[in-house]
Order: sequence, then C-alpha cells, then structure tokens
Amino acid sequence: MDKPIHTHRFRYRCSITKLIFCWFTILLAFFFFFLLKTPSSNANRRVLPSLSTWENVVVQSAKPRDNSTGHSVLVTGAAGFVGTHVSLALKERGDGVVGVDNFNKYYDPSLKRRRSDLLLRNGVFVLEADINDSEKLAKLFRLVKFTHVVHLAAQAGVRYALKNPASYVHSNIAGLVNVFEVCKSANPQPSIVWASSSSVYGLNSKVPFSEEDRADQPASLYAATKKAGEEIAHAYNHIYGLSITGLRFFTVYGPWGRPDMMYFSFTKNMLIGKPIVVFEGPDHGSVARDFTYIDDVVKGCLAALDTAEKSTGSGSRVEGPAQLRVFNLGNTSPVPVSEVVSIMETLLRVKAKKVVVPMPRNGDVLFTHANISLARRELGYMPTTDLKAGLRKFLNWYLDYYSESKRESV
Ligand SMILES: O=C(O)[C@H]1O[C@H](OP(=O)(O)OP(=O)(O)OC[C@H]2O[C@@H](n3ccc(=O)[nH]c3=O)[C@H](O)[C@@H]2O)[C@H](O)[C@@H](O)[C@@H]1O
Repeated sequence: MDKPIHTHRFRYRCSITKLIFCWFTILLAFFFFFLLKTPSSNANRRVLPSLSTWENVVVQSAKPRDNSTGHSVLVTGAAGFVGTHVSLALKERGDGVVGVDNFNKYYDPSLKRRRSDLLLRNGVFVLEADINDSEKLAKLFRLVKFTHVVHLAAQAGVRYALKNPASYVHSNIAGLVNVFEVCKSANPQPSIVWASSSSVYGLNSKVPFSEEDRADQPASLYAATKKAGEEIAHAYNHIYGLSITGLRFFTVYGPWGRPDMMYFSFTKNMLIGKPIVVFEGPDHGSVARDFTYIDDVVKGCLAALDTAEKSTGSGSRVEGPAQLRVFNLGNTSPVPVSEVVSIMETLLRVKAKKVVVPMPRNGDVLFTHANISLARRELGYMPTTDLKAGLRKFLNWYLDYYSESKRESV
C-alpha cells in the first residue's frame, strides 16, 4: 500500500532536517575549531607584549643598522667605564649592541645607572644580570645570534682584593668560566674579546712589558685572577674552538671613569680640600703608570673585534683550531703619580694636600710600561692622547657631571 503523501513529505522533511542538522554540526565544529584557535593565538599575543617588555627590546637593541655588514655584539659590564664607551662606539658605527651588567655596589651604582641611561638614549639596552647567571645569558643567546662578545664585566681594582677576595673569584674566575660556557654552547659560537690587565706582569722587571714576558709573578689576587683568566681562555680555545682575544689594559682613565681609581679620587679630594695619599717606592723613588686614555683603548677594542676570526666550534663541538690572542693596550709612556698630581694641580688651579707614604704591600706594583708593537702590527693600534690632554677631558667631564661642585671649565 502506498504511503500517504504526507508520510513521504515527512520523510523528505526529515532528511532535509538531517542535512541541515549535519551542516549545522559541521559549521558548529568549524566555529568551535576557530574559537579554540583564536584564544590560543590571543594567548600568544598576550605572551608577545610581555616579550616586548625586555626580550623584544633585546632583539631590537641587537640589530645592526645593516644586517649584511654589521655585527651583533653582547657587551658584559656595559654599565662599567670601558663597557659604556665600547658600547657607544659600536652602536655609533652601526653594530647592534646588547649590554649586561649587575650594577653592583663596588662603587657608586648611580654612576652606572647614569651610564646605562646614556646607553639607552643611544639605542643600547643594558639588561640587569650577573655574568654568573647562566640561565639569563643562555636566554640572550636564544633570542639573538651574537656574532661577538666583548666581555668586560669583572671585579676591578688592585687593592680591594685585600678586603673582598671572594668577589674576584666570583667575577673574574667563575663569571669568566660561565661566559665561556655559554659561548661555547651557542650555535653559532661568537668570537670573544675580553679584558685582561697589565697587572698580569706583576713583578716582571723587564721593560717595556711585552706579551712574551713573564706573567707568572702576580703581586695581587686581582692580577692572579686575570692571569688565571688567560689560562682559562687557552683551555676553552683548545677544547671548544672559541676564538678568544685577551686585551691587557694599562690603567685606563677618562670621562665616565671609575671613582675607585687614583685620578678620580684625587680629583674629588683636591676639589674639597681633603688630603691625598701618594705612594712612593723604595728610596723615595716614584711609582709610575702607563696611563691610557679611554678613546685609545676603545679603538683597540674595536680593532680586536674587527680582526677576530670566527670561532670554529658549534654547539659545544670543536671543528678545528681557533684564534687565540693577547695584546697590550697601553700608552707606552709611564708617568709618575707625583706628576699626575702636578698636572691636575695646574688644570684645576688647586694645590693638593699631599701625604707621601711608602707604597704599602697592598698588591700595587712600582711601575707599568707597555710595549705595543704587537697591537700596532696586528690591530693598527696607535694611542694618540697624552696624559695632559686626557686629564683635561676627564676634569671637564667631572666638573660637569658633579655640577654641584662645578667650577669654571679647565
Ligand atoms: O692597568 C691595570 O691593569 C689596572 O689599572 C688600574 O690599577 P692601578 O694602575 O693600580 O690604578 P689606580 O688604582 O688608579 O692607581 C694608579 C696609581 O696611583 C697610586 N695610588 C693609588 C691610590 C692612592 O691612594 N695613592 C696612590 O699613590 C697607585 O699606587 C698606582 O701607582 C685599575 O684599577 C685596574 O682595575 C686595572 O686592571
């Protein structure tokens, strides 16, 4: 028996309804699929702004002006004296620069903050981190493929080692090893330029000091940690193919300098009429330093970076021998401390209240004098600023910076 037409219609309607239902379900599935996808991409977007708080800033800061020619450089100790000047010079010529600094209290941290502000105004971001923080450093290398590391973070100062020996081990040994560890694991491995010190010559009496001279008689723990750093560099170069250049700085001075150094603390005392303690050698002999102006040292650092060959390893694996170098960066003309005081007296038009005492056995050496033949030949390094010109620039900066004690320009 034929089914009534309404039954057919009913069935027909049913199948239409099923079809609509099916389509509806498919549409709903699509809808939910996209709905679920959207929050996750929103979540990503939510992550990105927090990325931009410092990670994106790091990425921006590391970008060279010209990707094909510029370097991406990580500068440790960027809020330090040499670190600030090197970072500015790199940025100015078009390299991308990211700084790291722990802003410790060895000397007035507000000076470090002011240097860091100066860097930021010039497009260099300084991340607050200790070089012993391997996680932070590794994170930086995940964000940026640094071509070079200029490692300047260190516990500086010769005499402070008597007070706080552990800080030298922490920064100059453990910190250095950590920087090398992170660099050797990076892929690609960066080339490294780092700050050693003229103090490694210690009690060496052959003048001028050349890179082949003895450096196994340190007079201070500071010097011993810097020399140890050079040996550690040798091991990392040998095992992992890291390209490493050590620069032996000779008593660097200049604007934005370190308040713990003689020329800086003497300036402060002379301007407020406080006595200064001048060390002298045996038989009233002078104590002398090969004072080197910051701009000359910066040129040496950049030349070291530009002539650095690539590291040969990748992600911890060595694939061939790599470059290992050490250079003196000095001025080649030692000046007695008493003469520094005379120059400052003339420039400041102030008579210093000198207290002359025999040099205590505090880690100091009697003199330093750089032979720079190797740096001249390999780096084209040629210092051009004599002590009087350099001190004049420093004093002008000092008077400007500490404007509360500002006098007329010298
Ligand atoms: O070239 C280097 O290797 C070192 O140079 C400086 O060390 P230093 O030469 O001792 O610099 P200052 O502390 O500024 O002393 C300079 C001279 O002034 C003398 N001095 C220092 C302080 C003082 O109160 N009186 C004084 O006569 C010292 O004996 C020394 O001859 C830096 O402080 C070190 O970090 C660096 O590594």
